[in-house]
Amino acid sequence: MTALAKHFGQHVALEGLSMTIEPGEFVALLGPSGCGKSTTLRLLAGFETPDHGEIYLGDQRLSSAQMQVPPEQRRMGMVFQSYALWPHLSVAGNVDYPLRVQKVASSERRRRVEAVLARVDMTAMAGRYPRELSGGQRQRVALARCLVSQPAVILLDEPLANLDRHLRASMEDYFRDFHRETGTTMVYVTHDQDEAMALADRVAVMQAGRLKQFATPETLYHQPVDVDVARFIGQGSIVHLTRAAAGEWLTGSEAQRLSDQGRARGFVRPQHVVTGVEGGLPAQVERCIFRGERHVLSLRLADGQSLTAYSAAAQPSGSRTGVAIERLWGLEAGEREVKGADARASAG
Ligand SMILES: Nc1ncnc2c1ncn2[C@@H]1O[C@H](COP(=O)(O)OP(=O)(O)OP(=O)(O)O)[C@@H](O)[C@H]1O
Repeated sequence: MTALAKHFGQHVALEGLSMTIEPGEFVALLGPSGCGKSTTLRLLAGFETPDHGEIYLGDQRLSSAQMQVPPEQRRMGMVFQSYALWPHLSVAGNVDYPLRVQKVASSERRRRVEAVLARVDMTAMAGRYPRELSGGQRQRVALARCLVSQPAVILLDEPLANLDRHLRASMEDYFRDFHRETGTTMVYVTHDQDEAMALADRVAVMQAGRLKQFATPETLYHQPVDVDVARFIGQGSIVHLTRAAAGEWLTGSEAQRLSDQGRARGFVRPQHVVTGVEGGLPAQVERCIFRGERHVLSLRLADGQSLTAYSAAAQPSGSRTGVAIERLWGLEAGEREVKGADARASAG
């Protein structure tokens, strides 16, 4: 895609979106509601026409402001959040439907339907109707119906959004294995960062119709381009630092930078906040939530700044603790990470 733009009246849904997806890649489009993810997918599928820009599949131009390859000729299959199955057709009938529309010979149809139902582990349920299936099973039928046309690219629009947490996790495994085994190019829309990070080779983080960063999950986590991406990918807090404290706990050029500027702000991940440090920055525990493998603490510093931390043990609300920050990520000097051996944030 190059320089894609789409407006709805005065509203800018997408602006200047350029992205190259490699064959066989699993790409997630991630961003808050309304950022333009579904519009991007609909442009790829051919359900929308761009105002500017072009879409190519390999060397073939699919779309521009002047020309459009119709959706059925794009070799792309789409899976929707709502499954969009025909209620009056059986599982096999739903999967067979696109082949009937394409007027494929019946023996060939039967062979292909059987093959894709086996592929999604639904052979035993071929005769059931959608109302007789669980959400996960319906989504597998929707995937089979998309696969039966042998698309070059599968587009998935929040396919797990209607499923409960447990089923989502098992369907995530299913999609990941499916991708590994088939090597199909997949473009997956979600607003769930955990899902995007768990599934995709690369994640495109979108905000307000623009692409903020397109990178591997590891790069997004460790080298976010700015604070918006940092906040969207994993938890964290921004703290303001002062010159008085900087000299004590930061070394080299970063300490110099803070000293020169007087104060700076940094982004801190919860796993880099240590509590119970003698002589550490005074903080009060505002909330302590048990999350199974750990407790998540909401801390309030003396000057009112808040900080999220993890703790193996419960710490009662209202209790006081000393805080040290092991690593922080500087946001105002080229957005570099600052590593302090035993860094302490100073309020004030
Ligand atoms: N047909 C349309 N007419 C007018 N505005 C539209 C239309 N389709 C989308 N929009 C607007 O364009 C923006 C982007 O919408 P889009 O559906 O792409 O967002 P999204 O990131 O997929 O959000 P969600 O996660 O809520 O589905 C939104 O502000 C939306 O209201």
